[in-house]
Amino acid sequence: MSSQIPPALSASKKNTFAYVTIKDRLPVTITKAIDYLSRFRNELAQRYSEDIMSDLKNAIELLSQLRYELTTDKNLKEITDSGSDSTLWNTALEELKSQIGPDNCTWFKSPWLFAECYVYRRIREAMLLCTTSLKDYDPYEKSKLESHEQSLKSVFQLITNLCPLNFNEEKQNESLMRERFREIMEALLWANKNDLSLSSGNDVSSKIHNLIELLDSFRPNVLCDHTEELWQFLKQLKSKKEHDNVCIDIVLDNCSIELAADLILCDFLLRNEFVHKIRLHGKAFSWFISDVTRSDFNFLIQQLQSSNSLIINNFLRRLNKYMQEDNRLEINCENSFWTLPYSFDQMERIDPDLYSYFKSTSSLIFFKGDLNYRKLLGDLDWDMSTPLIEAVREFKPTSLCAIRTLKSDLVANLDRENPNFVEMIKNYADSNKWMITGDYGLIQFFNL
Ligand SMILES: O=P(O)(O)OC[C@H]1O[C@](O)(CO)[C@@H](O)[C@@H]1O
Ligand SMILES: [Mn+2]
Repeated sequence: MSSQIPPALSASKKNTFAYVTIKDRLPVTITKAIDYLSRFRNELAQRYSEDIMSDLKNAIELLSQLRYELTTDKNLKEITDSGSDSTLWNTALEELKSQIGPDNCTWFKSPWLFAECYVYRRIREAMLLCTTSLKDYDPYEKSKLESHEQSLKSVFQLITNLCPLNFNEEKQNESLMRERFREIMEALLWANKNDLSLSSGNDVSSKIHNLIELLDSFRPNVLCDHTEELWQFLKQLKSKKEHDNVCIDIVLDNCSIELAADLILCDFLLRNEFVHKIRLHGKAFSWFISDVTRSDFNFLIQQLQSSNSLIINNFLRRLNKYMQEDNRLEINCENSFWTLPYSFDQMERIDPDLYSYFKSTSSLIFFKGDLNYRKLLGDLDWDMSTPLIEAVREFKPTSLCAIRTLKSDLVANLDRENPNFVEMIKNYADSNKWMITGDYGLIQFFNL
């Protein structure tokens, strides 16, 4: 392994996406929250009670103050609420101060990963400091609901296309099953284009409308594709004698269509007995606007219940059976590690139980989306040909698969000779725009 660890990305360098994010994108994200809280205050007062009005006023003030601190590059401040993770956050902040010096712990000088995660924790703080039931309110609820509703058609379409009514044919024909797996992986990848944080809460589901029809045209945009290696690995898991112990994990990213694609993968792997059990990991609170929380999970299930299509009803019945009767599928949204600013090489130090749980019980972890990818790579400025296994450094609890569309300018394991890569560079000349548009993607896997 090379001993050269690259520097962390940070907004201190102009002309970087980190800079654009802190300077332009995050203030808009905060403004959206302010806007939603003030626009829907009457509706909220009806839902909760009139008492929330002073809470709303405070929350809006705190968010305006947050925006001011960010735009004027103030120091990152301690978290002051009594949330169960506030001590963890404040310890992380103390550590950062001792690493880079207290004067450098500002919005623009801190590592980008830290500053961007911190903004979502401060938005959470503005709500947690409320004295009424508004405490648990997600200020992006409205934008999420809109996006859920707008992508409902695509969700139904996805399930209908990827879960046929009769599985016998697929069961008896390995090449058919493999084709289905490939298609599910592609859908999983491109569903990650749909993320509300990139658009600061404006819905972008139209971008991936008719996802299934887009798969062919997106194929040249896969810059690294380990689907075949992953397939071989899953076949090995399937043939294990002690199959009842084979458990895998999915660290989820976004709700709605991306979550629907995740559940399609779960159904495929469980019904075809590739693995015995799958554990899903969601977020404890509203995170990067569109990440899956327990209420998003429940909302999707409710939406599926509204369908009268036989395929969707059967899909839902299978999911319910895995979750409620067979104990083969579960979702955990309580672990605070996923909403801390740490990259995954720090997991063993910060949350040794979580690390050893993966190490001793998981055969494979899927990491979904751009932020998880950044956390895998430590948000460091790697040369793009660095092997993934090297870029994850100490984080090697078990085999890993990262699936992500590129929305930030860091990437590992790219082969500059890959024809898709060559073509992409030709299209973009030498601009690095391709790294942040979500138009390119990767499916990377390594087997430990
Ligand atoms: O939902 P994802 O795929 O993790 O992307 C989340 C966001 O994280 C980023 O990497 C950084 O903001 C973005 O580019 C994107 O908005
Ligand atoms: Mn996300």
